[in-house]
Amino acid sequence: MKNVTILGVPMDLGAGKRGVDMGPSAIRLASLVKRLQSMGKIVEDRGNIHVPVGLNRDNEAMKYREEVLTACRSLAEEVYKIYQEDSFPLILGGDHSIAMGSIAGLARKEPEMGVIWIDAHADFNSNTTSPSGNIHGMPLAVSCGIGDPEFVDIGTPGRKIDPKRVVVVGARDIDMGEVVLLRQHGVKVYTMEEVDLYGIQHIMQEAMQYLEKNCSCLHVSFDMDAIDPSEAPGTGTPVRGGLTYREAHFIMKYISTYGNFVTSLEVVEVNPILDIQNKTAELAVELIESAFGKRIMYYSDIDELD
Ligand SMILES: NC(=[NH2+])NCCC[C@H](N)C(=O)O
Ligand SMILES: [Mn+2]
Ligand SMILES: [Mn+2]
Repeated sequence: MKNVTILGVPMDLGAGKRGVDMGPSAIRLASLVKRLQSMGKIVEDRGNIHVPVGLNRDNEAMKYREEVLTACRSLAEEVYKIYQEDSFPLILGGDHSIAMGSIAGLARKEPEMGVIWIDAHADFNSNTTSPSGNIHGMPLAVSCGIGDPEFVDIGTPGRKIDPKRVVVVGARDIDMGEVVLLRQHGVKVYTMEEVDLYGIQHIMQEAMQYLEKNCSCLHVSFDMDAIDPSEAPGTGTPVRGGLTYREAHFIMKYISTYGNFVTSLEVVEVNPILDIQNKTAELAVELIESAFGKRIMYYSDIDELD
């Protein structure tokens, strides 16, 4: 698809550390629009979703519950609109709780869609298993229908994705309660141990084959903390032993070979306060380029557009 619509979600209320609300600005500053245009894409930047100021942290099991709920509801609405216009939604976070909104918007049109969740974490806590009460540890579970019913019902009533249509890649920090839930619901998880054992190419082949067989289309949810903190220092919950720079690019390039099967992308957890000279935001833009099929031996000025 040639048309891309960008939507920023300046929210940090789902995270334990402040500052990831500035992620969309940092990613834009790294010339996102210009770089996608020079790949031959028709890009519209629709600005940011309104996110309420966090005033209510009383709910210890789900911090800033009302604010996050409100923001995700408006995100679901906006993403659905972009999808209706037949454009490719590119969503910029923000903490990962925004995925509940994106997925709710997408699933309204594509109930049989799949999700590839590239992350150091599984974000599969419910409000009762979460050790932190930070909602960014819950969005994948919520999207699979697990947790606070008001969150499960964002956009449309009920669960948005079948957990059997979900693949997690890059995980290395999963809470005990999450392990129980992930197993119960049959989510496919490729941890970093599997990346060590089989290599990223094998894992991506297997993952994408599985998703293509079982899903109508694919949403890519990329948490920047999937990458090793030495390459992506600007994230709030860094975990050592992550994807290398090349592995992260490989994942995105491999996904891009699936063409129109891939219908949306979000990149989350870029925290400029913790970053070093916008390095993580710049990497985010590079990875977005790879996801849209950027090739080393290709320039839109000299080559035909496909
Ligand atoms: N999107 C993220 N960075 N999530 C981190 C979650 C960390 C931990 N599992 C929790 O529930 O709090
Ligand atoms: Mn995450
Ligand atoms: Mn994470």
